Amino acid sequence: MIISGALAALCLSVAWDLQREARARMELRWGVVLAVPLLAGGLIFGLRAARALLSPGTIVAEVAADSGLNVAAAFGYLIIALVFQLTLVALVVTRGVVELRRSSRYDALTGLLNRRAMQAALEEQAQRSRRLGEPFSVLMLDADHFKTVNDVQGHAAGDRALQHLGTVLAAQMRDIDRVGRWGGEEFVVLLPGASLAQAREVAERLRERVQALPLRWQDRAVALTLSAGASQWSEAGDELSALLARADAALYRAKAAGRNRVEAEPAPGTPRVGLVS
Ligand SMILES: Nc1nc2c(ncn2[C@@H]2O[C@H](COP(=O)(O)OP(=O)(O)OP(=O)(O)O)[C@@H](O)[C@H]2O)c(=O)[nH]1
Repeated sequence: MIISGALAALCLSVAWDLQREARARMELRWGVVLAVPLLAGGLIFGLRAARALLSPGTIVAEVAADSGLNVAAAFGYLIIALVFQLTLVALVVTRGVVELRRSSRYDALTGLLNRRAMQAALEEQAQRSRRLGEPFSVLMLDADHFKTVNDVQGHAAGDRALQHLGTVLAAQMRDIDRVGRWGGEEFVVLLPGASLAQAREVAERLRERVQALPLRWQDRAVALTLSAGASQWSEAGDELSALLARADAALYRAKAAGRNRVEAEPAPGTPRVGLVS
């Protein structure tokens, strides 16, 4: 009776935990179905324990009559139920790992690459460019007067505006381009193969799209604009930090010149001709 009771309690508590886990982590509303074998096992052992308590003589007689079969059937059933449940545990763990990988790479609010993933993409591109001489450019983009959006429309509208900006930017990218949220209301774009003039054109297109597509928020149109700075990787021993600093300096100039505009910062020793608007 004690063994059956303990097994019943074990089966039922594990079944309860697993179905709760399956529903919460895997969003399976029918998660309870996956726990059925253990639930059934718990009930069977529970009934055996109850019968042993109420009528010990019957159980003793049953076990004595057919003990080998009894024990084999119980163990067989237990093993099938355990295999089933271990499969479920593996599914739950796999799901957790996938979620973890995703959240370590993507920004939770916008769904764009996060800063760490963007930094890795930039480093990878820099290595390729050092090896193969492949040109590339970066853009630093920053929403204008974003504090006012938060202050006037509320923080929820600000969040929604960042998602909106992320969607607009991502929609303009080629397959090989990468766009990430650098932090706050700032975004970075990696443009493999692009010259500074081409990067400037892309930034101008992004700026126009953002201006043309205001955020719809509670039946109102909230105007959004962004400023952009562009810089190009220089073959003459450039560093990623220097490349980003140039894009940042160009962005700073765009802000200082009135916002909603694009500026480009050539590498040292490169002419500015045709780049400054
Ligand atoms: N809603 C929301 N606001 C954010 C988030 N991250 C940063 N911000 C806000 O973005 C605003 C940035 O303000 P500032 O740095 O003063 O820049 P700005 O108002 O855009 O002005 P300029 O950049 O000079 O045009 C701050 O109010 C931050 O709180 C976020 O995830 N959600």
